[in-house]
Amino acid sequence: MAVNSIGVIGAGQMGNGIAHVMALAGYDVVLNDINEDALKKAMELIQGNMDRQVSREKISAADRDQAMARIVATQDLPQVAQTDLVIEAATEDESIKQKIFDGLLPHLGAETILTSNTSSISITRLASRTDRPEKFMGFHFMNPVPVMQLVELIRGIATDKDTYETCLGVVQKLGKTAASAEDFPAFIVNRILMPMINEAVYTLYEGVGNVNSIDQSMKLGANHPMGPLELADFIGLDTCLAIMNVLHDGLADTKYRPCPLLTKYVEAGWLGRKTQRGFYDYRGETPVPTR
Ligand SMILES: CC(=O)CC(=O)SCCNC(=O)CCNC(=O)[C@H](O)C(C)(C)COP(=O)(O)OP(=O)(O)OC[C@H]1O[C@@H](n2cnc3c(N)ncnc32)[C@H](O)[C@@H]1OP(=O)(O)O
Ligand SMILES: NC(=O)C1=CN([C@@H]2O[C@H](COP(=O)(O)OP(=O)(O)OC[C@H]3O[C@@H](n4cnc5c(N)ncnc54)[C@H](OP(=O)(O)O)[C@@H]3O)[C@@H](O)[C@H]2O)C=CC1
Repeated sequence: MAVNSIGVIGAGQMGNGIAHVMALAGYDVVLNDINEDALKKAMELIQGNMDRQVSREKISAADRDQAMARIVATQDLPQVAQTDLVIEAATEDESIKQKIFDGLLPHLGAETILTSNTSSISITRLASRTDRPEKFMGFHFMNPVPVMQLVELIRGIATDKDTYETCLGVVQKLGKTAASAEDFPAFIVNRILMPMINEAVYTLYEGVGNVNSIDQSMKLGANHPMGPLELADFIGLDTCLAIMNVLHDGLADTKYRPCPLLTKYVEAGWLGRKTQRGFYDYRGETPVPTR
């Protein structure tokens, strides 16, 4: 199926990155959020990230201007439904995603492919509650989207070949690499990455190390570009906790139990960079560890 336009629901850190790369690749983009401020902030971030790409000579000023002109930001969900491929990238909460699909379905074009950028939630279950399980799949970008090469493609039990191949074609047009994952909790990347982050939080909780020593150990000792606690703040601690809960519930194995300290940070509203406080406090000039 030919894809010319992309709908993105949720204008948080993933939604703005997805809109950015799609518009640069030549797709018309409709970016939606319930929150007007989130939409405004997303457009400013996309502009700023593209400006940086221009100043580093990765793209031309004309590429940037044409791409920006391809993005429409709207709070109107039915407008998204008119696109060829919808990528839902709202908060990692199944009931929120469910409500979005319920609101979208009555307006959705007959041929539109519906996907979710979920980090962990069952694609088969999300698909089963729509009118098009065969045209539904997981389209999982990595953060930051403009930088990371991988996209995980996850087929639900009913996803058809044409849907998979259409999504694969979009990944290729973006110049990114697709990895196919089976539909089991948290797929491939987060099945491996999130228990490591959760173990880093346990290491902190048990006093084996502090925030600095844990992050430094993994950066200098294992050559990770970011320490696990810095990465957790970057991803969002609410998202990390939600993924651990999906692993714990879905695989029914106590080895995936979320660390109580991770839960405590989320309960405090210290969600990482997006709220300016998590394992580090970002309110000053440089990040300061909170433990
Ligand atoms: C939770 C899930 O469901 C799945 C996930 O996404 S898990 C998270 C996966 N992501 C990671 O693991 C990220 C790990 N961290 C990294 O790879 C690196 O620290 C990083 C790429 C984020 C930053 O790299 P760095 O070398 O420290 O910083 P920096 O030199 O400033 O940036 C490198 C490039 O990325 C760009 N960049 C960095 N952050 C960016 C952002 N948020 N948006 C757009 N571009 C960004 C910079 O502009 C720079 O571009 P150039 O090469 O053109 O100069
Ligand atoms: N963070 C990461 O590193 C990665 C995240 N993901 C996945 O991407 C998705 C989005 O994550 P992320 O961007 O980090 O989350 P954010 O919290 O940054 O953004 C989520 C956005 O969705 C908005 N939203 C909430 N409800 C609705 C709704 N009903 N309609 C439209 N928008 C809504 C939120 O608005 P408000 O703020 O008002 O609630 C917010 O702007 C999640 O499924 C996550 O698991 C995938 C890969 C990596």
